[in-house]
Amino acid sequence: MRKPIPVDEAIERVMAWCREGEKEYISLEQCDGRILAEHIEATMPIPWFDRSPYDGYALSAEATTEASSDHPILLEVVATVGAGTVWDGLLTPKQAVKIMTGAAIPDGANAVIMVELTKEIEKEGKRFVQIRRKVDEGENISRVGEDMKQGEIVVEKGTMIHPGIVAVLATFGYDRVPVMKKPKVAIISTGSELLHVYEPLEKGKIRNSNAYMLQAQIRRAGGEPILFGKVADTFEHTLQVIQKALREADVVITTGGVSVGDFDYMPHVYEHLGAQLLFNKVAMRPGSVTSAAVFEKKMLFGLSGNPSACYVGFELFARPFIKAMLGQSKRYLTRAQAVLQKDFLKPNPFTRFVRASVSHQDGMLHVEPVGKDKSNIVSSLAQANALLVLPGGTRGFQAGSRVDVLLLHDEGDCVWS
Ligand SMILES: Nc1nc2c(c(=O)[nH]1)N[C@H]1C(S)=C(S)[C@@H](COP(=O)(O)OP(=O)(O)OC[C@H]3O[C@@H](n4cnc5c(N)ncnc54)[C@H](O)[C@@H]3O)O[C@H]1N2
Ligand code: MOO
Repeated sequence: MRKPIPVDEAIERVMAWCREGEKEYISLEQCDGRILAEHIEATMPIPWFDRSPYDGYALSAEATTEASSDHPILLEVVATVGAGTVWDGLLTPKQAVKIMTGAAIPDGANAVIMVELTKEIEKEGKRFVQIRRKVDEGENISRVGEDMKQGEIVVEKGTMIHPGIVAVLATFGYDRVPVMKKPKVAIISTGSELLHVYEPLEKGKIRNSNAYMLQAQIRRAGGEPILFGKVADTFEHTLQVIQKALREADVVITTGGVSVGDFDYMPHVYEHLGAQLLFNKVAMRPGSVTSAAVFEKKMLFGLSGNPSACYVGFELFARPFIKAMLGQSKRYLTRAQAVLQKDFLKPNPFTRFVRASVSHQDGMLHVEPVGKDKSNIVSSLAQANALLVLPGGTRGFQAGSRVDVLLLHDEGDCVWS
């Protein structure tokens, strides 16, 4: 008899074996979506020279103390500088430099007045700018280090790179970016009933949907999926492919063959390998048969063949394991509270993860189960954007109850209004 263990304990047993992976350097242009392998520390202050945030005139603030609309002052415009060019002179209090946004503040200047507040005139072949108000020292200057101070940690290791981080990396001149290597995750589908997607259907056979579903789940978790195809239900073939996968991948995921049927060979494979079994039954539905074992420090996840059980098993156990190998601190699905919209009354000693749909309404999350809930169902996986968590030992919940949900596709979902 298999002894079911609680979900939390199963997660702990798996995570205890997790080791952070290696890093590699990739091009800045390819790094979006990858995980940073080092802290990004400001190697210099940004901006690294005082610059103008506006188009205007750089001047010495002291020269404007008496300026007013009744008594405008005139400063001689000795140069015009655009962003990228530097005026090498030393400005005197009677002078101004016309300056564009992004240009370096000339020596001797300590403020900038916006062009809209001034008027330029010509007198005796010389350019002058009319200033009609006092300008404060430091006004309109983007100071050295205003954006980032030297030595400051700007982005932490383990963060997923997004376009804003790409901008920071480019600012510090990272043409090669240190990222975590994607863990190689083997996918092996077991079952003599399985067909490739392109094969014609035959009676009694089904398409190998789990492999492609897992491929997508692994990619979303940050791993590199390797499809090892489908394996017929024979012990020798199953063992052979698993041994090959263990040589080539960091993590091995199998689907099917973990239950108690005559052709469920996974328990025998673990035994033959001498792998350390972490668990072979979890007190949850779907996915009660989910198994995990360790062979030569490599994790073998034995997920159920039933599509929904396979999906949930991956999200609960394999996803955080892959994310931890990547050094990510946020490893688990986001857990939130939502208001149940319909009664869901199902007494069960096991924790249930019900495929569900969450939506924002009046500033609150609402949740309702979607589609059919058996573990062999595929369609509700396509409709769900969350898993409603019904803790073991409860009899389900009535409409209006506050329940826990795990958000599935939250990375990309944004609620604008
Ligand atoms: N007598 C018992 N029978 C079963 C038990 C039990 O406790 N006692 N547990 C049931 C539960 S719960 C589940 S879940 C399944 C788990 O079975 P396996 O994980 O060993 O998976 P298989 O038997 O190989 O397949 C189950 C089901 O899924 C289909 N399948 C398999 N692979 C794929 C794939 N790659 N893509 C799509 N569909 C797949 C397969 O054809 C079966 O229909 O066992 C129950 N039985
Ligand atoms: O393990 Mo099964 O998925 O509980 O239904």
